[in-house]
Amino acid sequence: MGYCFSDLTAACQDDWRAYIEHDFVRALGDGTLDQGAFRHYLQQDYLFLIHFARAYALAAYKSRTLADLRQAHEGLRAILDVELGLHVDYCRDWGIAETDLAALPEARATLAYTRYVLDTGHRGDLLDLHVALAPCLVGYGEIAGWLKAQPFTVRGGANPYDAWIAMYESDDFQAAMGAELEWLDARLAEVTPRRFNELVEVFRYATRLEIDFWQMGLDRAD
Ligand SMILES: Cc1ncc(C[n+]2csc(CCO)c2C)c(N)n1
Repeated sequence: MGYCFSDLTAACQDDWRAYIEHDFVRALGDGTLDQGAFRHYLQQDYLFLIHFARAYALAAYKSRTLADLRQAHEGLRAILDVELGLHVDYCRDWGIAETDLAALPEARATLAYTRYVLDTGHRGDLLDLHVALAPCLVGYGEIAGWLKAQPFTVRGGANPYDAWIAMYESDDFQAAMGAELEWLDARLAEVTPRRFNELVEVFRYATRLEIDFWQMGLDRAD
C-alpha cells in the first residue's frame, strides 16, 4: 500500500516512454512534422475534446463528495469555455473552419480512445475514470517538459508548432496538472495491491490509446 502516480508510470514504463517520446512529438519539437499530419491530428482532437468534456460530466455523476463534484464541474467548464474555444481559433489559424470541424467523421483511434475512457468510468468508480484520464492530462504536461529539455527542440517563430508547445508548458496548464497529480496521489495512497494492479491496466490501455492517437496523426488514418 502507499502508492502514488509515479508508480503507475513506473509499472508501464515502456508504453509511457513510447507515448511521451513518440515520433509525432519529436517532429513537433524540431518543427519537421508534416503539416497535413498536424491538421489531421487537430481535427480529430476537436472530437476528442468533446468526448473528454462528456467524461468530466460522467465524473460529476460519479462523485460522492461536493469537492469531487466541484472538481468535475471545473474540468467540464474549462473544456467548454476555454479549451474548445482556443482549439477552434487554433484550427482556424491552420485553415480549418468551424463548420468543417462540426462535420468531421470520427477516426477509429479517436473512437477507441474516447469510448474506452467513458466505458472505464461507467463500469468503475471515480478513481478508475481519473486514471483513464491521466495519460491525457499528465502526459501532455510531461511532453511539454520533455520537449523543453531536448536539444533538438526549436522554439519561437522558426517552429510552426511553437504555440502548441507553449500551451502545454503554460503556468495555467502546469497548475491544472499539479492539482490532478495531488488528487491522484491522495487516492492511490489508500489502494490495496490488488486494486493498484487493476488501475495499472486502465492506465496502460489509456497510454496505448494515446500512442495510437499520435500514430493516427502521422498516418492520417481514418
Ligand atoms: C489526444 C489528446 N490527448 C490529450 C490532450 C490534452 N488535453 C486534452 S483536454 C485536456 C485538459 C483539459 O482541461 C488536456 C490536457 C489532447 N488535447 N489530445
